[in-house]
This record gives sequence, C-alpha cells and structure tokens, in this order.
Amino acid sequence: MKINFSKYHGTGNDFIIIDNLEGEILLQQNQIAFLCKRHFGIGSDGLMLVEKSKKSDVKMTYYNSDGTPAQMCGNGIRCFAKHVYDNGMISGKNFSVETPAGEKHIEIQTDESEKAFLISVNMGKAIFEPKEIPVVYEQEKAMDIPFKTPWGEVVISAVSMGNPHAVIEVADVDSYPYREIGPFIEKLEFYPEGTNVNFAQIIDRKNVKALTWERGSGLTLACGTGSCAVAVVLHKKGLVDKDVVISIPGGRLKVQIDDTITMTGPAVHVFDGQVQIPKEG
Ligand SMILES: N[C@@H](CCC[C@H](N)C(=O)O)C(=O)O
Repeated sequence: MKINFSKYHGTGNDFIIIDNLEGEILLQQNQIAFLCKRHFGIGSDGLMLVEKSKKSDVKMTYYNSDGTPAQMCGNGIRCFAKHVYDNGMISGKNFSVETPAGEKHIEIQTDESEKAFLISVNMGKAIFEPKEIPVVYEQEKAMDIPFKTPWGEVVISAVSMGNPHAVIEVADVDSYPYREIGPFIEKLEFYPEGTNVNFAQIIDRKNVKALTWERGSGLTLACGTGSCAVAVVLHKKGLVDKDVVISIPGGRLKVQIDDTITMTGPAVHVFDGQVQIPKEG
C-alpha cells in the first residue's frame, strides 16, 4: 500500500502527518516504527493521523517513533494545526483539536503576508495528582522525590501535561549525563506508563534552558509538553515567573502560566511525499 504524507517540524521536533479523514488507514506499531526510522524510513520523532472528530473541529492521533501511542504532543499539535489550516481542513484561525488528553484550542497568529507564522495552543491545566500522572506515590504531590541511579542521586518532580513528565533541575544541561539518566528514569517502576524526562537549567526568572529524553522516541531537539512541564514545575516552586521562555536545542518556546497553560511556537512544513508501507507483523 502507498500512502501520501507530509513532513513537518516544530523547533526541531519532527513529524510525519498522514490524512485519515476517511478512516481508511490503519497502521500497526511496526509500520509506524518503520516510517519514523531514520536512515531506513522517512525519519521522524513521531507520526500523527488527521482524523474526523465528533466533538471538536478535528482529531489528532499521535504515535511516538517506536510506534507506541501517546496522549499529547505539544510540538506535534502546532504542526498538526498548521497542516489542517494550510490545507483548508478547518475554517478560521481559531479551532479545536480532539486528543486523548482532552480538547485543545488553537490560535494561528500570522501577519498579513502569512510569513510570520506562530501557533498558540491552550494546553489546559497541569496535573499534579499522582494517580492521574500516573506515578506510584501515596502523598498529595510527587515533587522533589530523590532517586538513586548508577550516576548519582536524581531529584524528580512529577507532573502530567496530558502525558507523564519528570522534571529534573540541573546546574548545567550540557555536561549532565542525560543520555544515561533519561532512559533510566523513563522506565522507572515509579512511572507505570513510562515518562518523558526533562532536564532544566534555570538561567533567570524568565529563561530556562532544557532538554528532553522522550518516552518512546529518545532524545529530541524539543518537547512542547516537556517545556510546559518544566515551566509549571519551576513556577510552582517559586523559581520562575508566569511567562517563561524555554530554550531547547531546536529553538525557543514561550510558555504562559495562568489558570491554564499556553504554549506558543513555530511550525514548519518541510516536504510532502508518498511512501510504500511495509507489511504488518
Ligand atoms: N514531542 C512531544 C511529546 C510526544 C509524546 C511523548 N513522547 C510521550 O510519549 O508522552 C511534545 O512536543 O510534547
């Protein structure tokens, strides 16, 4: 079977987007993993299907590069929003997207030439209840929990942005052993569904440098939900303001904390193509 796809990135977090408004495309885990595989497939951090929604304007179904589903993707939803907007699948610059993490609201911000193109997503509320993240923890909030690792003690704050996150404050992201500690924390039994792992270095009250080891995708150049998780955890601890710029290897994301959290950043269309899908199994 051959299918059409589009390739996007949001601050270097890259995605394959496939239109499935007719519901004819059913991809197995190994097929998604093949498409996302660098050097062998198209290559991406994740894959999204555009689907019909009964309650919102459109529905986003998201998969990590290993083919596992995830509830939400912050960079992904901006790319998804640009795709459905540019291809006339929705009308207007404000619309809603159904995700497994609830309905998200999009605002496309353009100048008249449509050259300056930013997308804001209302990401909803951050979730701190241990059972809802989920983490195995009996107290009210799983903040500042120490864990022993082969590379020394690591202190984690757990939060959900619709998907699970660990936030670890570090003195210097670049020299931190994130390649070892990321996959170790991702698979801790403390997170029964696994977790995304964010390393955060506070620059000042409005700027944080961060890096994310993503559940199901590994090290990426950016993570939108991870950037929100970093901002909200550091704000809760009184360390940063309500408006924070998160600098990640692929660019910068603006996070505004209010009753709900708004994330703003770019989305870039890279190319379109057609690909032969390998057999299931
Ligand atoms: N890249 C994403 C998050 C994608 C999902 C994540 N790996 C998970 O399994 O929860 C983002 O920009 O938020």
